[in-house]
Amino acid sequence: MISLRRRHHLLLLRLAFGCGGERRRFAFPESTAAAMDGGGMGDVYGEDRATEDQLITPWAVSVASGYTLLRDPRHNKGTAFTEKERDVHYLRGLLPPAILSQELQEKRLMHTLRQYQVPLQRYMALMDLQERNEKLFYKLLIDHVEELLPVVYTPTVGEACQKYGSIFRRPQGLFISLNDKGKILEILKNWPERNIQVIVVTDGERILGLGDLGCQGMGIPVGKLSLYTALGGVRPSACLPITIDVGTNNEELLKDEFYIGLRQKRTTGQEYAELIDEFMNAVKQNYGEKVLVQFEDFGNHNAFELLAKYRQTHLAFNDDIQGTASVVLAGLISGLRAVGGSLAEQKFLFLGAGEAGTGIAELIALEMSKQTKAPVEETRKKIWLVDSKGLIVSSRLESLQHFKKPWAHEHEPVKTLLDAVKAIKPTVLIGSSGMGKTFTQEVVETMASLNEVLSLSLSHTRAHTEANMTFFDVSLCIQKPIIFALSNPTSQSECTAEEAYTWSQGRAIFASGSPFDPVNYDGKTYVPGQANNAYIFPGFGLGLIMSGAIRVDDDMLLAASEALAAQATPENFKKGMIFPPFSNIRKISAHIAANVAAKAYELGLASRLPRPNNLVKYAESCMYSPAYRNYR
Ligand SMILES: O=C([O-])CC(=O)C(=O)O
Ligand SMILES: [Mg+2]
Repeated sequence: MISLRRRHHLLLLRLAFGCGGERRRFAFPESTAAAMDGGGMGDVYGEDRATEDQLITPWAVSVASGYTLLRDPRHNKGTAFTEKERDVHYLRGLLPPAILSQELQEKRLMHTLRQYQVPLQRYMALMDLQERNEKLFYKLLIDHVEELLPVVYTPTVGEACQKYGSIFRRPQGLFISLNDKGKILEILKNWPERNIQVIVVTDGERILGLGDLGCQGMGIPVGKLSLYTALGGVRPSACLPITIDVGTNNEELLKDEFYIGLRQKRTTGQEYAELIDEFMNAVKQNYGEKVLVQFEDFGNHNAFELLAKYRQTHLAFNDDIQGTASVVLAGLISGLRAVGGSLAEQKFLFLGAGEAGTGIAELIALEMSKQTKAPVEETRKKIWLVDSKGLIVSSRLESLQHFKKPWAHEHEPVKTLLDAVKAIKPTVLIGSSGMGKTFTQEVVETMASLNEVLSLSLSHTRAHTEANMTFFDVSLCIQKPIIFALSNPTSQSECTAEEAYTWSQGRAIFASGSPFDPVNYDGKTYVPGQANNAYIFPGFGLGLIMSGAIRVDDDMLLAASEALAAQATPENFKKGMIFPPFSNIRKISAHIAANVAAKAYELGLASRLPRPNNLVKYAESCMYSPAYRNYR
């Protein structure tokens, strides 16, 4: 990590923690350190895991001093260095005299951020902070998650990717391009950190609902990984963002003089497959079996193929297929808890049959099958999908891409979404097509009028007979249309929260992929949920890491959905919220992580033994704290 030329600048700094106790110095060679079970998530020196009220002693770490220390984002505290630290570490004169607490620095930065009217300016200011003072960046993000999520994540990160070429300052993450064929392992070795636990990788072909942004998709892995740390507590040094540049078919970018990627059309077929294969092998060779590889924003075709292939050999997870599915299922479970009825009693219609659409559909079918014991081939029949050519029906089977085929049910052809809504009469409408404004007033009004009856249903599946009399389960529910507009960023949302509530006269249970402000309708305030995979992947990844999982199983996705749904309270429901607020996300993530880890142990896929007794507590104890350390 530190070049030989700079060695003479280095001092061994001891980081001491506020609780006193014995302090000794330990310096383990890297190999010994990696082999030790340091608890938590391999944070052997307690470097990132420590909190002020935890006695982490003794330990030591090599850090540059003086001017170089101020430019090391992992250790820099800026004006928060104490008098003593300034003396001991050659910082005198390099800082203005005032000494600020981390809280005061945080207050000042939030004040500055709020002065910027343009979201992209806030994004750039936050990225600068991340490059300057990592702990302060994460403190801001953790303490102001609801305010800052839309800046470092959807929608602003989408705009940042579109303009990445012009706002580019310092590279973040690793760029691997077609030109690097045969050298990917070497490139991984250029990254300064060895102990990587999560990689988020994109090839930039389908960035949110914005399409092919080529190499500029890097904003997405960077943003997702900052959420891994802030929301899931995975330490920043264990996170690695990667963009694989195989060209772009975005003509505008190819013509843009500031474009930062390869200036060529996307490669496909064997050349593409070989590059990805070299990458996946190099990852395993360099970081071992337990590194999590999260695929993000690949084009549909590649996304399904890569997941099917690499989930067999790697700890691989596709956030758009699996993470989105898990969060939506959680929203449905808690939404149905709020309005009554079971999953199997619903009829689903999707606009969009890509990664998110078919991924969600499959997970719902799986959960219905578990609940009712009906085979998944049967439960799939309750789910209908519309793509750009209309309703997916059996007469289209021949020409359908393989991931759409399970959804081709018997029905006459239907061309438009509105006609599909009228024909299928769904209780749940889910948009995942990446196309904005497609849930028109007529579509939402039709959903509302189809779902206004008081429904009474007798369940034969749960009937039982006693004393010659048959008892049926009776469920009574006031139907409310469930409408999820999942496409990101906000510009691609199928409808706005205001439209959903207004056009359904306040009856819709609504959630969206990108955030919307609360809506006032007819004297009542409705708080829309954000059905975004950000609820799931940080806790899901933490659960995999802390159990040392070696593969991802679909049952872990169900476990994550159940944990998230269980965190929504009746108070949330009263406001129309089917998800718990993001302000509780660390607690939510700990519960998700615990459920996922429990499933990994149950399935025999966990390698970190023995299993901790209290997995929620263990997850919490593994989480990164952004509090400053004291240097002695
Ligand atoms: O990034 C997000 O906000 C959700 C997501 O994965 C996508 O839209 O591709
Ligand atoms: Mg995505």
